[in-house]
Amino acid sequence: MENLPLLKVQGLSKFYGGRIGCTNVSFDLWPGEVLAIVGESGSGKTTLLNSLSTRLTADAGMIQYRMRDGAMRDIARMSEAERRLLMRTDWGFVHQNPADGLRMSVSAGANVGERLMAVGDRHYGSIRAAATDWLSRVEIAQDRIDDQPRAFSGGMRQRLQIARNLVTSPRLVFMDEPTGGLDVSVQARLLDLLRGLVQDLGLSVIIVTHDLAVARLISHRMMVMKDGHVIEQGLTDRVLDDPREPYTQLLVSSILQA
Ligand SMILES: Nc1ncnc2c1ncn2[C@@H]1O[C@H](COP(=O)(O)OP(=O)(O)OP(=O)(O)O)[C@@H](O)[C@H]1O
Repeated sequence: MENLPLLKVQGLSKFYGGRIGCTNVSFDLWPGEVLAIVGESGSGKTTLLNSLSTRLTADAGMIQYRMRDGAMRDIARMSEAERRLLMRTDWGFVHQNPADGLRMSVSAGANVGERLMAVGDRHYGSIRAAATDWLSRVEIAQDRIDDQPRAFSGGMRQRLQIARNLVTSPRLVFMDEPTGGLDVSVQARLLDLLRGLVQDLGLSVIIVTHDLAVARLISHRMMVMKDGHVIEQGLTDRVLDDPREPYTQLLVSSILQA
Protein backbone atom coordinates (compact mmCIF):
# COMPACT_ATOMS: atom_id res chain seq x y z
CA MET A 1 0.00 0.00 0.00
CA GLU A 2 3.07 2.20 0.26
CA ASN A 3 2.74 3.00 -3.43
CA LEU A 4 -0.77 4.38 -3.03
CA PRO A 5 -1.57 7.84 -1.67
CA LEU A 6 -2.87 8.19 1.89
CA LEU A 7 -4.80 11.34 1.07
CA LYS A 8 -6.13 12.52 -2.26
CA VAL A 9 -7.36 16.10 -2.53
CA GLN A 10 -9.07 17.50 -5.62
CA GLY A 11 -10.31 21.02 -6.26
CA LEU A 12 -10.74 21.92 -2.60
CA SER A 13 -12.22 25.40 -2.03
CA LYS A 14 -13.46 27.31 0.97
CA PHE A 15 -15.05 30.78 0.84
CA TYR A 16 -16.04 33.17 3.58
CA GLY A 17 -19.03 34.87 1.98
CA GLY A 18 -17.52 36.50 -1.10
CA ARG A 19 -13.95 36.26 0.17
CA ILE A 20 -11.62 33.46 -0.90
CA GLY A 21 -10.24 31.36 1.95
CA CYS A 22 -8.52 28.87 -0.32
CA THR A 23 -9.46 27.73 -3.79
CA ASN A 24 -8.97 24.84 -6.17
CA VAL A 25 -6.32 23.00 -4.15
CA SER A 26 -5.30 19.57 -5.43
CA PHE A 27 -2.54 17.22 -4.28
CA ASP A 28 -1.78 13.66 -3.19
CA LEU A 29 -0.09 12.91 0.12
CA TRP A 30 1.94 9.73 0.37
CA PRO A 31 2.53 7.52 3.44
CA GLY A 32 5.46 8.89 5.45
CA GLU A 33 5.47 12.17 3.56
CA VAL A 34 5.72 15.58 5.25
CA LEU A 35 4.04 18.38 3.31
CA ALA A 36 4.56 22.00 4.34
CA ILE A 37 2.01 24.68 3.48
CA VAL A 38 3.79 28.04 3.40
CA GLY A 39 2.82 31.61 2.53
CA GLU A 40 2.46 34.99 4.13
CA SER A 41 -0.22 35.96 6.63
CA GLY A 42 -3.71 35.79 5.12
CA SER A 43 -2.68 33.56 2.20
CA GLY A 44 -5.07 30.80 3.25
CA LYS A 45 -2.80 28.30 5.04
CA THR A 46 -4.99 27.84 8.09
CA THR A 47 -8.17 27.75 6.02
CA LEU A 48 -6.68 24.97 3.91
CA LEU A 49 -5.46 23.00 6.94
CA ASN A 50 -8.81 23.30 8.67
CA SER A 51 -10.68 22.31 5.52
CA LEU A 52 -8.43 19.27 5.04
CA SER A 53 -8.87 18.16 8.64
CA THR A 54 -12.67 18.75 8.38
CA ARG A 55 -12.60 21.33 11.15
CA LEU A 56 -14.10 23.54 8.44
CA THR A 57 -16.58 22.31 5.84
CA ALA A 58 -15.25 22.89 2.34
CA ASP A 59 -17.53 24.51 -0.26
CA ALA A 60 -16.22 22.48 -3.19
CA GLY A 61 -13.84 19.67 -3.96
CA MET A 62 -13.16 16.20 -2.64
CA ILE A 63 -10.94 14.74 0.07
CA GLN A 64 -10.34 11.00 -0.03
CA TYR A 65 -8.51 9.12 2.71
CA ARG A 66 -7.10 5.60 2.65
CA MET A 67 -8.45 3.84 5.73
CA ARG A 68 -6.43 1.23 7.63
CA ASP A 69 -8.23 -1.52 5.72
CA GLY A 70 -6.94 0.01 2.47
CA ALA A 71 -10.30 1.37 1.29
CA MET A 72 -10.30 4.90 -0.13
CA ARG A 73 -13.12 6.87 1.53
CA ASP A 74 -14.65 10.20 0.59
CA ILE A 75 -14.45 12.19 3.84
CA ALA A 76 -17.59 14.19 3.07
CA ARG A 77 -19.61 11.00 2.79
CA MET A 78 -18.61 9.67 6.19
CA SER A 79 -21.05 9.82 9.06
CA GLU A 80 -20.32 12.28 11.84
CA ALA A 81 -19.45 9.35 14.14
CA GLU A 82 -17.00 7.86 11.62
CA ARG A 83 -15.33 11.22 11.18
CA ARG A 84 -15.05 11.76 14.92
CA LEU A 85 -13.48 8.33 15.36
CA LEU A 86 -10.99 9.08 12.60
CA MET A 87 -9.97 12.33 14.28
CA ARG A 88 -9.52 10.58 17.61
CA THR A 89 -7.48 7.68 16.33
CA ASP A 90 -5.94 7.73 12.87
CA TRP A 91 -5.56 11.52 12.69
CA GLY A 92 -3.91 14.01 14.99
CA PHE A 93 -4.10 17.79 15.14
CA VAL A 94 -1.37 19.84 16.80
CA HIS A 95 -2.44 23.44 17.45
CA GLN A 96 -0.08 26.39 17.59
CA ASN A 97 -1.38 27.21 21.05
CA PRO A 98 -1.09 24.09 23.23
CA ALA A 99 -4.04 25.25 25.35
CA ASP A 100 -6.28 24.64 22.31
CA GLY A 101 -5.24 20.99 22.16
CA LEU A 102 -4.89 20.15 25.85
CA ARG A 103 -7.11 20.09 28.87
CA MET A 104 -5.29 22.52 31.10
CA SER A 105 -6.91 21.46 34.37
CA VAL A 106 -6.26 17.72 34.25
CA SER A 107 -2.90 16.03 34.78
CA ALA A 108 -0.32 15.49 32.04
CA GLY A 109 -0.86 11.74 32.35
CA ALA A 110 -4.61 12.12 31.95
CA ASN A 111 -4.14 14.37 28.92
CA VAL A 112 -2.30 11.56 27.19
CA GLY A 113 -4.39 8.71 28.62
CA GLU A 114 -7.66 10.36 27.67
CA ARG A 115 -7.11 9.75 23.96
CA LEU A 116 -6.61 6.06 24.68
CA MET A 117 -9.76 5.90 26.79
CA ALA A 118 -11.65 7.59 23.95
CA VAL A 119 -10.80 4.61 21.75
CA GLY A 120 -11.97 2.10 24.32
CA ASP A 121 -8.91 1.35 26.43
CA ARG A 122 -10.21 0.87 29.97
CA HIS A 123 -7.25 -0.70 31.74
CA TYR A 124 -5.82 1.87 34.15
CA GLY A 125 -2.40 0.19 34.39
CA SER A 126 -1.83 0.00 30.66
CA ILE A 127 -3.11 3.55 30.09
CA ARG A 128 -0.75 4.87 32.78
CA ALA A 129 2.13 2.86 31.30
CA ALA A 130 1.45 4.23 27.81
CA ALA A 131 1.22 7.78 29.18
CA THR A 132 4.52 7.35 31.06
CA ASP A 133 6.18 5.99 27.94
CA TRP A 134 4.92 8.88 25.80
CA LEU A 135 5.97 11.52 28.32
CA SER A 136 9.51 10.19 28.19
CA ARG A 137 9.43 10.06 24.39
CA VAL A 138 8.68 13.78 24.37
CA GLU A 139 11.33 14.41 27.02
CA ILE A 140 9.04 15.21 29.93
CA ALA A 141 10.33 13.85 33.24
CA GLN A 142 8.18 11.04 34.61
CA ASP A 143 7.75 12.75 37.96
CA ARG A 144 5.67 15.43 36.17
CA ILE A 145 2.96 12.94 35.18
CA ASP A 146 0.52 14.13 37.84
CA ASP A 147 1.12 17.84 37.23
CA GLN A 148 -1.32 19.92 35.23
CA PRO A 149 -0.06 21.47 31.99
CA ARG A 150 -0.71 24.94 33.45
CA ALA A 151 2.40 24.25 35.54
CA PHE A 152 4.46 23.53 32.40
CA SER A 153 6.55 25.84 30.25
CA GLY A 154 5.38 26.63 26.71
CA GLY A 155 7.79 24.12 25.21
CA MET A 156 6.70 21.37 27.63
CA ARG A 157 3.04 22.06 26.89
CA GLN A 158 3.70 21.72 23.19
CA ARG A 159 5.55 18.43 23.74
CA LEU A 160 2.65 17.21 25.87
CA GLN A 161 0.21 18.12 23.11
CA ILE A 162 2.34 16.09 20.69
CA ALA A 163 2.35 13.08 23.04
CA ARG A 164 -1.44 13.31 23.41
CA ASN A 165 -1.77 13.22 19.64
CA LEU A 166 0.66 10.41 18.97
CA VAL A 167 -0.42 7.97 21.71
CA THR A 168 -3.10 6.44 19.46
CA SER A 169 -0.57 5.80 16.65
CA PRO A 170 -2.17 8.09 14.09
CA ARG A 171 -1.10 7.80 10.46
CA LEU A 172 -1.79 11.44 9.54
CA VAL A 173 -1.06 14.45 11.72
CA PHE A 174 -2.06 18.04 10.92
CA MET A 175 0.09 20.73 12.49
CA ASP A 176 -0.64 24.45 12.62
CA GLU A 177 2.57 26.41 13.29
CA PRO A 178 3.60 23.92 16.01
CA THR A 179 6.79 25.84 16.83
CA GLY A 180 5.24 29.30 16.55
CA GLY A 181 5.09 31.41 19.68
CA LEU A 182 8.11 29.72 21.30
CA ASP A 183 11.60 31.08 21.97
CA VAL A 184 14.07 30.39 19.18
CA SER A 185 16.14 27.88 21.20
CA VAL A 186 12.97 26.09 22.35
CA GLN A 187 11.74 26.03 18.75
CA ALA A 188 14.93 24.39 17.52
CA ARG A 189 14.74 21.66 20.15
CA LEU A 190 11.06 21.00 19.50
CA LEU A 191 11.63 20.83 15.77
CA ASP A 192 14.41 18.32 16.31
CA LEU A 193 12.17 16.19 18.48
CA LEU A 194 9.30 16.41 15.99
CA ARG A 195 11.53 15.48 13.09
CA GLY A 196 12.81 12.42 14.95
CA LEU A 197 9.31 11.25 15.91
CA VAL A 198 7.94 11.77 12.41
CA GLN A 199 10.81 9.72 10.97
CA ASP A 200 10.68 6.94 13.57
CA LEU A 201 6.91 6.55 13.29
CA GLY A 202 6.77 6.99 9.51
CA LEU A 203 4.05 9.61 9.98
CA SER A 204 2.40 11.54 7.21
CA VAL A 205 2.23 15.20 8.19
CA ILE A 206 0.64 18.34 6.79
CA ILE A 207 2.25 21.28 8.51
CA VAL A 208 1.39 24.96 8.19
CA THR A 209 4.26 27.35 8.74
CA HIS A 210 5.21 30.83 7.68
CA ASP A 211 8.82 29.95 8.51
CA LEU A 212 10.70 28.60 5.49
CA ALA A 213 13.51 27.35 7.74
CA VAL A 214 10.99 25.10 9.51
CA ALA A 215 9.71 23.88 6.15
CA ARG A 216 13.27 23.19 4.99
CA LEU A 217 14.09 21.17 8.11
CA ILE A 218 11.01 19.03 8.37
CA SER A 219 9.22 18.73 5.03
CA HIS A 220 9.78 16.68 1.89
CA ARG A 221 7.39 18.70 -0.21
CA MET A 222 6.07 22.24 -0.11
CA MET A 223 3.03 24.15 -1.30
CA VAL A 224 3.31 27.92 -1.58
CA MET A 225 0.05 29.84 -1.13
CA LYS A 226 -0.85 33.35 -2.18
CA ASP A 227 -4.32 34.91 -1.95
CA GLY A 228 -5.92 31.51 -1.38
CA HIS A 229 -4.25 29.86 -4.38
CA VAL A 230 -1.45 27.31 -4.42
CA ILE A 231 0.94 29.06 -6.76
CA GLU A 232 3.84 26.62 -6.63
CA GLN A 233 4.43 23.12 -5.29
CA GLY A 234 7.30 20.69 -5.43
CA LEU A 235 10.08 19.04 -3.48
CA THR A 236 11.12 21.35 -0.64
CA ASP A 237 14.76 21.64 -1.68
CA ARG A 238 13.78 22.34 -5.29
CA VAL A 239 11.28 25.06 -4.34
CA LEU A 240 13.70 26.76 -1.96
CA ASP A 241 16.83 26.44 -4.10
CA ASP A 242 15.22 27.08 -7.46
CA PRO A 243 11.84 28.82 -7.00
CA ARG A 244 10.00 29.16 -10.29
CA GLU A 245 7.33 31.72 -9.42
CA PRO A 246 8.39 35.35 -8.91
CA TYR A 247 6.36 35.44 -5.69
CA THR A 248 8.20 32.40 -4.30
CA GLN A 249 11.50 33.97 -5.33
CA LEU A 250 10.55 37.07 -3.38
CA LEU A 251 9.50 35.01 -0.34
CA VAL A 252 12.75 33.04 -0.38
CA SER A 253 15.02 36.03 -0.91
CA SER A 254 13.29 38.11 1.78
CA ILE A 255 13.95 35.32 4.28
CA LEU A 256 17.59 35.01 3.25
CA GLN A 257 18.09 38.74 3.70
CA ALA A 258 16.36 38.85 7.09
N1 LIG B 1 -13.62 33.26 9.91
C1 LIG B 1 -13.34 34.02 8.86
N2 LIG B 1 -14.27 34.86 8.34
C2 LIG B 1 -14.00 35.62 7.24
N3 LIG B 1 -12.83 35.61 6.59
C3 LIG B 1 -11.86 34.80 7.06
C4 LIG B 1 -12.06 33.96 8.21
N4 LIG B 1 -10.92 33.27 8.44
C5 LIG B 1 -10.04 33.66 7.47
N5 LIG B 1 -10.61 34.56 6.64
C6 LIG B 1 -9.96 35.19 5.45
O1 LIG B 1 -9.50 34.16 4.59
C7 LIG B 1 -8.22 34.48 4.06
C8 LIG B 1 -7.20 33.40 4.45
O2 LIG B 1 -7.01 33.42 5.88
P1 LIG B 1 -6.15 32.31 6.66
O3 LIG B 1 -6.35 32.56 8.12
O4 LIG B 1 -6.48 30.98 6.16
O5 LIG B 1 -4.66 32.70 6.24
P2 LIG B 1 -3.28 32.24 6.86
O6 LIG B 1 -2.36 32.08 5.72
O7 LIG B 1 -3.50 31.07 7.74
O8 LIG B 1 -2.86 33.50 7.73
P3 LIG B 1 -2.06 33.55 9.14
O9 LIG B 1 -0.66 33.06 8.84
O10 LIG B 1 -2.10 35.00 9.50
O11 LIG B 1 -2.80 32.67 10.09
C9 LIG B 1 -7.89 35.87 4.58
O12 LIG B 1 -8.28 36.80 3.62
C10 LIG B 1 -8.73 35.99 5.82
O13 LIG B 1 -9.06 37.33 6.07
